[in-house]
Amino acid sequence: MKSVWYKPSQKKVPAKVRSTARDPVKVFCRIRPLWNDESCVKVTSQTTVSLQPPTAGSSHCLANYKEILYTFKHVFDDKATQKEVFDHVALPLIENLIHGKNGLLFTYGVTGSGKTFTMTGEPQDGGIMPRCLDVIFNSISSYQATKFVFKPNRMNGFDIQSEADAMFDCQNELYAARPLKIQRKKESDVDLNQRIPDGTKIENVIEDNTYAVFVTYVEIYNNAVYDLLEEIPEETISSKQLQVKIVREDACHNMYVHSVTEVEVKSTEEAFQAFYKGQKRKRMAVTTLNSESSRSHSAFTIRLVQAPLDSQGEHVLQDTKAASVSQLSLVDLAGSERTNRTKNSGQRLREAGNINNSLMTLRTCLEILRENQLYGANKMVPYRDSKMTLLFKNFFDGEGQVEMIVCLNPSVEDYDETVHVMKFAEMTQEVQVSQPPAIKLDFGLAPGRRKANHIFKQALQMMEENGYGGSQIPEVDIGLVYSLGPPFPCLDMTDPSTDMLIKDLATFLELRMKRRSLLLKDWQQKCQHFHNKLREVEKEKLLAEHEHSSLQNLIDQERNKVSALENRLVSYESELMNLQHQVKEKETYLVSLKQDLQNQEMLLNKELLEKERLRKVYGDRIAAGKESVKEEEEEVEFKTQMKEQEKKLRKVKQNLTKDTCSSRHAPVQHTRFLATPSQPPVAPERNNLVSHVRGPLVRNPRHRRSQTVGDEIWLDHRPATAVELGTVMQPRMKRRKSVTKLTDIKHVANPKTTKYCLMSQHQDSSGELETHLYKADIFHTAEGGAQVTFNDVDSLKQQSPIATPSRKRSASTGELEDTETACAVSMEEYKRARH
Ligand SMILES: Nc1ncnc2c1ncn2[C@@H]1O[C@H](COP(=O)(O)OP(=O)(O)OP(=O)(O)O)[C@@H](O)[C@H]1O
Repeated sequence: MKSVWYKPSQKKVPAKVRSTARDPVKVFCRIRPLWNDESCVKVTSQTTVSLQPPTAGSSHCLANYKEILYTFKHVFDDKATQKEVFDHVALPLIENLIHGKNGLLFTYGVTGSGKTFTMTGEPQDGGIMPRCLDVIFNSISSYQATKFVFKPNRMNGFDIQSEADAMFDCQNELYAARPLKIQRKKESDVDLNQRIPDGTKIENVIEDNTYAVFVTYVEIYNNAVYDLLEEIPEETISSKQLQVKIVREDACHNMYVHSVTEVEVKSTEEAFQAFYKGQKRKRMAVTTLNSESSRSHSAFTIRLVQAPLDSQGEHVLQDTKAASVSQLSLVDLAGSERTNRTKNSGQRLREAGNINNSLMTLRTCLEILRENQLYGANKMVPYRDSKMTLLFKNFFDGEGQVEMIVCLNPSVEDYDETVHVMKFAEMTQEVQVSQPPAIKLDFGLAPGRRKANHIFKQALQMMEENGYGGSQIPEVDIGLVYSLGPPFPCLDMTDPSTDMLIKDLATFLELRMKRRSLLLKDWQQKCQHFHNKLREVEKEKLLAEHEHSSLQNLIDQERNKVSALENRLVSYESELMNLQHQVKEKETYLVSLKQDLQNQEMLLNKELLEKERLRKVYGDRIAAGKESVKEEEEEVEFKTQMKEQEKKLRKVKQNLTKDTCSSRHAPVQHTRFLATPSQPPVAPERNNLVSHVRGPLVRNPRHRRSQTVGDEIWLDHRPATAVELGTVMQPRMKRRKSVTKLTDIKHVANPKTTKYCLMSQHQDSSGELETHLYKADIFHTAEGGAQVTFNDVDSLKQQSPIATPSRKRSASTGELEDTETACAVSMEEYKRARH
């Protein structure tokens, strides 16, 4: 690897020579527009501007101030566009840069006067910096070197690498950059889509050179230098995390920021990415006079490395002497500010102090330089007093073109400070800067190498496409490759006595003839070489044809094999399709079977549930049956008792019959107790019909449901919500009066009404409907009142046909007879009789 150093200082120009080529610092003036304020600046021509003191009526009136006229290289009024400013100021610097010369451009002015606007501009209307990048890439884009061929060595120089090494570095960068992709996007989150690029292109670029562009971005804040492109973790993106850098002198006495990050960029967009990354870290703040005030000086430096191509016109010439580095520094100085106007305090005040100090140092340096130049003084220039002047020291010492744009805010409020700025600008114009001699990179290589190589490659490609047998071999313009050397020297005869010119011409011609014969020999050799090659190619062609025919046979054989295999494949495919069809059918059948199985399972579950329910119901019934059996046993016992009593009564009757037959002859009414469960014995006090007198068998009409009891009128009391029973097991009431509510006494007191029946319904514990019919006799009193005496209760229980299969149709009557209900009713009666 070879190193190339920042060129200009490498060849120190003797003071004598330097003094002959000097240029004054070019100072331009730009006036920013004023929106609603009184102006104190008037542009009088393209190069002059007059500063007018505020008028007597103005609040800013300053006594003893007169109108002053200032002359600059060019004055841009408030309507001047960014493009105009760029074309006038920066375009020549770009041309210089591409031709290996350095440049320094800085903006100077009061705070809020438009320095940043001029230097950076806005995305849709770029300032000087983006336009510089556009023009550089427009001009050199097709001559750029592979990335990493030139590599910064972190000591202000560059190493030259071979193409292979460069490619290796590229690969490494790609691997390393993958996780950083998202971060990169964030860094360049300024919308560049709305940007209108500058289309200017520098025409006379040396095509046989190869170029690489590098950028650095540093800021000088509180007299300390920070690298705005330093690689720091994303989360610590704030500029506070940046490390202070040292300004050093390299081996060739050039000042540079030690270990600054130098980014190789291949397009304007890549350069912007770097710029906006730095811009986000740059220290800006809101002040009284500017909502985005720069609190530091910033320098965006573009370095262009160029080196000639080798004799083949393919790769970079690996000769460090042939390479050159030129740089353009674009410096946006922080604005001078008076603390009584800005009302700054704390950190802002400290910043303002540092800004003013460094600007003052710049001013002092330029004044001393001017003094030294004008009066031959030899005062030491205090570059070291400020980091800013130290960093750009080389430029003032004569290493390149220096330009300054003085930005003016024409507001009368700024008048006082503008006067000082104008004085400084005027003085700066008088400073002369030595110009380094133009660098010549002539290494006797034939011009047009790149083009020739390009045409040669095209020709090769065409030959490959047409095949070696093709007759169309493009003609290569040999004249481009073969050159007889530099053009003829100047043949002007200034002095007739001098014979140097003829001697020089003779030497030149001799050299030219030598070169001609050399080239001719070379050409003949190449012709011979070409013929030999051609013969070899012919031989190769014959061999290739032979090989081709044998390969063709092989191909035919293979084709036959392939067609046989294809036939087999087709038969296998059809077989496979059949099998697939079968599999599908089976699958459908399986699905239907599964469905059936599911249905069966569901039915089974249902049946199990039903079974469980029935088990419960029958369990209940068995319990009820047991209960009824018990009751029947009691009933039997009761009947036995009754029979015994009857026997006893019969005996009593016989005795009585004997007695009465003998004593009385009047007819006797026979009565007897009913001993059936449906006719429980009724106490005499409860039933007036009962008599101690023996008479004919009396039946209790209350329990006859199938026929009319008599002519009595029933008061049928049923609630309105009563469920229709739908059974014959109800008292038959031939004549009745129905009520839903018993609120009126006259219903009961009606002398014709002799019977009362009250219906009540409710659900039993198993959820079945249970109906109670409470029956009573009504006894009317002499006063027109009534006494209701309950003497009977019928309980009707209904059950679902599923739950009670015992429901059966009576054969004799054809009516449905609810055995459960009958059983329940009889048991109720029995119970009542017992109690
Ligand atoms: N020529 C112009 N045309 C339109 N607007 C301008 C122009 N010059 C400056 N401005 C506007 O004026 C304001 C201040 O400009 P700018 O920030 O560039 O000032 P500055 O000199 O860099 O200030 P500071 O030194 O405080 O950083 C910005 O809003 C900018 O857009």
